[in-house]
Amino acid sequence: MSPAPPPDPEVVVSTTGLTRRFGPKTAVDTVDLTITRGEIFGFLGPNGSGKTTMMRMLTGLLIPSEGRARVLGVDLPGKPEPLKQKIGYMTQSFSHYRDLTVTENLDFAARIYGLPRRRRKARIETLLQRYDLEAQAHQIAGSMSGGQRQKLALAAAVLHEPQLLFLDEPTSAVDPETRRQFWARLFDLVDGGTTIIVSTHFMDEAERCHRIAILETGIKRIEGAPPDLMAGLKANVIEVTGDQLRHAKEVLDADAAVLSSAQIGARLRVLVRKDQADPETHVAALLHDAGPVTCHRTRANLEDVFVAATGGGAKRPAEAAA
Ligand SMILES: Nc1ncnc2c1ncn2[C@@H]1O[C@H](COP(=O)(O)OP(=O)(O)OP(=O)(O)O)[C@@H](O)[C@H]1O
Repeated sequence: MSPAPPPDPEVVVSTTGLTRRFGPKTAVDTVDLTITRGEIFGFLGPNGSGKTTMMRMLTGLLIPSEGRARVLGVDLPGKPEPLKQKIGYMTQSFSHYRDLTVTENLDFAARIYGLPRRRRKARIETLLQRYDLEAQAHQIAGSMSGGQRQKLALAAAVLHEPQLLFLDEPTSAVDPETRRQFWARLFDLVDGGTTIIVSTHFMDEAERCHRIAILETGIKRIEGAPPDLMAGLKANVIEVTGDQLRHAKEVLDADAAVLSSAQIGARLRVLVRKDQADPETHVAALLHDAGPVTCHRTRANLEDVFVAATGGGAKRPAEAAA
């Protein structure tokens, strides 16, 4: 028998049939994944789709019900202790002490990671500077803005310079500008060699990831680089404007060639089967009695991929996804 091939050092995370049940509920369902060094990998999915459960299994905090994972060379289920020094985890909840100052919080986290005194001091100074927290160094964490607390949480998660960073819905509580700045910091970390796994339900956040997996009810519906997923959508996207969009939606949803329709502001975004010749004319013909309408074809976005891959408004989930 030939020996097993050596593990690929570029593979940071691999999972096979990873599953977690809570009683009768399957939170993560037979997920296979490979994540390589230097990637920002996103789990995109609605509430309850299994993103947090997936992350908790990959950090070694939660034991899988079935299947296995290998994270930075550590086999799970198994002894996850060696992972502690190699990973950082920024959870959804505010994970530091509100009545300690910023510096005290960082010092506390650094002690938990066992950083020696000198390195502790140096890292805290570096991170206060890097994350623009110098002015807040002696401020009580509970009195800071959401954006500042988010920076503190990120600083605490990277104190020990982890190779792999988990971020669970990191920007849910901040404004778009703060989110943009946060992502610039993530790309700095990636440039420094960190691999990042992030969960989100924001499309714009998912689009910044190198690759994503869309989860629904714990099942991985689709996986790939956002531009490839958009280019590979097996549907044409038609935007419809008009006065009677609710009626138009009812008519369109009843048609076999229409995979889904969703009202976005004053427009309907309609996914039409790719094998339907001339989809604009087809949609316009369906809407002949829905008042004056305009129909034009537009490029697919990640939300279209999401809708096609999940039950998010689609009549036949996954049929149109790449
Ligand atoms: N400890 C638990 N006990 C029982 N059920 C759980 C537990 N943790 C998660 N679940 C269930 O598993 C499913 C997946 O939850 P999970 O938190 O992983 O989803 P999520 O995608 O992270 O959702 P959210 O965006 O709301 O955080 C949900 O139905 C949830 O209720």
